[in-house]
Amino acid sequence: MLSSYQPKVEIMTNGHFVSRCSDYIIYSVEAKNIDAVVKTFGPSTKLGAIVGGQTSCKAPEIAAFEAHLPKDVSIVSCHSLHGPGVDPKGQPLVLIKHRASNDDFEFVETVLSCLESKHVYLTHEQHDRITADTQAVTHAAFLSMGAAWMANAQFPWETARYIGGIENVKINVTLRIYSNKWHVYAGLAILNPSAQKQIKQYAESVTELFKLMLGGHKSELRDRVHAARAAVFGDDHENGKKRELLLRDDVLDRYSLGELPEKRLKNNHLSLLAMVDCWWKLGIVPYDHMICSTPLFRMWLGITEYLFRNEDVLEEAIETAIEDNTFRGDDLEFTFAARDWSSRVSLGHFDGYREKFEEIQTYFAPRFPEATRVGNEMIKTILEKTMSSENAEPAPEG
Ligand SMILES: NC(=O)C1=CN([C@@H]2O[C@H](COP(=O)(O)OP(=O)(O)OC[C@H]3O[C@@H](n4cnc5c(N)ncnc54)[C@H](OP(=O)(O)O)[C@@H]3O)[C@@H](O)[C@H]2O)C=CC1
Ligand SMILES: O=C(O)C(=O)Cc1ccc(O)cc1
Repeated sequence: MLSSYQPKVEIMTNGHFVSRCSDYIIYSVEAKNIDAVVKTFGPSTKLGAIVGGQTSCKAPEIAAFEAHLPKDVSIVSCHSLHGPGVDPKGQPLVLIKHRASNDDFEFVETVLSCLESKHVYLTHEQHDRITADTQAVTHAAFLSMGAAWMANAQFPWETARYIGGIENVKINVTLRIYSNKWHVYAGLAILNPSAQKQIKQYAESVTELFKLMLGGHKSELRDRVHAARAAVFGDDHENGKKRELLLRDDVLDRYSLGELPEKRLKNNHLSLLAMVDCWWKLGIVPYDHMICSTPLFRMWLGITEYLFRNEDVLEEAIETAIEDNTFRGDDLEFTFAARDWSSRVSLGHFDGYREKFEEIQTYFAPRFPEATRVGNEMIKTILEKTMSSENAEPAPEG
């Protein structure tokens, strides 16, 4: 039966008309355009209104608000830490009380409470530091996987090498990112200065580990991987109990875009070894950021954890890295891709980022509808599982 409820939506001529009659305005535009958009419409803001933004990197957004909004306007910004197709219920929603009375802040919290997200209170500086660790470097790894698969003219779900378990997460998340808009990823990587540093370190970790593999330096590789493991996963206890793994193989196997092979092929998981190496080199403990984690970050952490917290699985990856040269071609392209993404981000040119992103997007596009469906199911199941264990044992915040 059709509901009799009709939302009152009035399309206005432009942002000036919206600004002058609204009590609360959220700018949800491309991060690279935020200054120009706020400069145009900000001066028309209604006296005493509240203004916020939903961009993924807060430094340029807050700078634009400070530069262009009238002084009597409050600034309360937000950031939903998930993409489209994810139920906002229980997901982190960052709230930034930048320039506002308690009453105005409470008003924003009340309006956004309909999302049923978990409110996380941060300054804009804290937000940008944490999201550089959680989002930007995670995206860099998946973007590089997609670039390498395309460079090798592969559709990974068509080769038995890349099917099942961890590989399903790699494929589904990579396709999910490439099916989104390029400016979302470009904005949060290029405009966040901490992000450039993380992405650069990731590319360096990939290169250095790949060189150890090529040189056959097994004990050096093992020592380095184990040192990184000790730094990142050394303390596997939380609230006095051994931390449960975020992901399980049987859950992961369900979400495949291809046929599961009888026997799983080994992989050296260069992308994951490099991630933990990168966290170690930067002194990052990813669990510290769970409070501000996106679903993709939790899945990325889940598969790195799956590899690193199982002695046999990790040893198999190290052995494969040295003894099995059938991955060399893929790893070479992955190394090039990680370095190329890093240099495009460091150069800070949006066009250079867009060109590469959209070329790879076009290559994978025919599979987006199916990948989105499978990816949404996978995320839903994994989130239900990780959130129910989070709720059972709430981690202390702060
Ligand atoms: N997608 C995601 O997963 C998430 C995105 N974000 C952030 O949210 C913001 C929006 O992202 P998203 O919705 O995905 O991107 P979209 O590209 O879908 O939305 C951006 C919108 O801004 C509009 N816009 C740009 N300039 C103007 C202007 N001068 N006047 C009026 N409208 C304008 C665009 O209109 P037009 O199409 O007509 O150009 C477009 O509709 C970004 O900053 C992103 O980083 C945050 C969390 C998650
Ligand atoms: O989960 C992710 O990392 C995504 O890719 C979706 C996303 C993109 C941009 C954001 O600001 C928040 C979430």
